[in-house]
Amino acid sequence: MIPTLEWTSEGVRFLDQTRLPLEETYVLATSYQQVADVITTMVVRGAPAIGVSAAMGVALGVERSRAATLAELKPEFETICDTLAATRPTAVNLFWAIARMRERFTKLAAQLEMTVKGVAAGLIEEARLMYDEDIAACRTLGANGAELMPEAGGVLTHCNAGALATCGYGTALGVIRAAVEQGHSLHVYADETRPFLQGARLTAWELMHDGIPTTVLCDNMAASLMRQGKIKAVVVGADRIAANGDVANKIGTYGVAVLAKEHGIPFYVAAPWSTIDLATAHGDDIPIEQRAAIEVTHHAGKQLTPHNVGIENPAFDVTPAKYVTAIITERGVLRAPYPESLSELENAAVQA
Ligand SMILES: CSC[C@@H](O)[C@@H](O)C(=O)COP(=O)(O)O
Repeated sequence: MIPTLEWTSEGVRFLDQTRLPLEETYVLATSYQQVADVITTMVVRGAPAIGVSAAMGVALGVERSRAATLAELKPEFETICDTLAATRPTAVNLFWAIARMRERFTKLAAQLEMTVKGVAAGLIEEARLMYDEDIAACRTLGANGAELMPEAGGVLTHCNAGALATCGYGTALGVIRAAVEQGHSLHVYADETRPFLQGARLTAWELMHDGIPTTVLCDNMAASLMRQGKIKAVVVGADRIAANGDVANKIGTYGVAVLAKEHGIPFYVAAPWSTIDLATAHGDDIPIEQRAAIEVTHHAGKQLTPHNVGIENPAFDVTPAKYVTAIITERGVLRAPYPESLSELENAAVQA
């Protein structure tokens, strides 16, 4: 399995995604501030992986705390959560994970004779559980989505929604993996995904690791390939899905969705339930991260653009629900109208 992130007795270990595909190196974070830094600098990235990393960061912060009493620990716990919540704004999994750690903290702290050590042990257990649940969710949603994949032919994906973006197996790439395991003969077309190149560097690396046939294309080539009939389906991940079914994902996803509709190609979004944000009514309300201009102006340390030219670098865009053929989750496959479909599965889970 691809070791995206891991809780160890020394700290949280991350496969450094900024150095892939040419170097497989690891970063060991031994403080919550280091975990926050690893998320901000995209050593680890991808919505589900960010969420579990933050949960592990919270657990690490409490484990390493010097607080002698719960009263001393409480304000420190707030600082830890706030620091990790300030890393990246778009992926809702980050806030979902921190909220879950807060809930566990409150329950632990309310127990009679609870100690700081006891709280730390409980939070470590919670973060590790979230890690296991993430892999299980990816496997289940992968199986749910496999039957939507063509028996054979090209499938386009954008960014990296694979094992590297989760604790393992992946969401969009989980669907592709499951379909291949079931005997579908797929060829993956990976958009390079400017400016951070998650497709060219990460999706290509992890699919080749698994022996799945893969071709990288520049982002501006997708339309032409669709017109030639090479793409039978599109499957992407998501950073946040609003209650109306609008999907925030890596910048460029919206363009791919519009192209898919024009060419009559199904456009699927694969995401765990932790990516669904029922508290956000509409995609326009999703905060979009603006990243540093240097990601666009430079490549591998070399300047590409003239000095002082204006630069746009939104890291995500919103694809309106009308372009989404289906949303594949571990709870089932959702179809329009999404508000009804989402609340049906939400209510079913509450009753279960
Ligand atoms: C399963 S990951 C889904 C998304 O998080 C992914 O497609 C994406 O947009 C990642 O963005 P990134 O900026 O690399 O964190």
